[in-house]
Amino acid sequence: MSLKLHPLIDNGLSKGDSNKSGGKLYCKCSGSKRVEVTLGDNVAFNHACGCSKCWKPENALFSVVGVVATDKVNATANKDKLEVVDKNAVILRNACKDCGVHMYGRIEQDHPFKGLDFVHAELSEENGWQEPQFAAFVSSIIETGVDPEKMDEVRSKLQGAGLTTYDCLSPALMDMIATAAAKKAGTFKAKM
Ligand SMILES: N[C@@H](CCC(=O)N[C@@H](CSCO)C(=O)NCC(=O)O)C(=O)O
Ligand SMILES: [Zn+2]
Ligand SMILES: [Zn+2]
Repeated sequence: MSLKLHPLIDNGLSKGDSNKSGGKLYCKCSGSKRVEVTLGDNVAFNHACGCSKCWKPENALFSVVGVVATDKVNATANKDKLEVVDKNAVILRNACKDCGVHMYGRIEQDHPFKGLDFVHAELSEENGWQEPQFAAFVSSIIETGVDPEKMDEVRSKLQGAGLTTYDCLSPALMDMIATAAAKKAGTFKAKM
């Protein structure tokens, strides 16, 4: 049986539309019971994530998740159905109580990514969202049960789809985290 990473990856990436400026996300409940979240922008840093915390569609080993500025993310219908899945996590993932889909993940504590919400553009009925740019937390899929011996196959499949693989976040995002830490420590650009 071939490995199912995520439908957007297994079926080949389709390029997003750089002019796309947002749209609506829906949970998996039916009709008028759907939680609706309106995004006022396209996602950025969209990526496959193998961590155990991000929402994944059925049978997928990876989540696909990107960020949108918090002030451009609004729950516009059935907001009362949202609850935070893990109040101790850095990213407070607001999920639909009924279907379990994560509608947005928000950071309330002091953190380099505060102000960015984590969202799954595949919950939209529209196209044009930024395609995944890289694969993060790849080794983490072992934590949710993948045989470590499958990792070569997983990484080559991701790379074959055009995604560079990382076992943490991408260099750009890791640099943002380290920059914030250096600024806090007073060591920012202290050497050159
Ligand atoms: N091995 C752990 C990793 C979990 C983790 O650190 N996930 C990242 C990426 S989520 C989207 O990119 C993270 O920043 N998490 C913060 C949080 O989830 O609050 C595992 O698999 O659980
Ligand atoms: Zn739902
Ligand atoms: Zn994740």
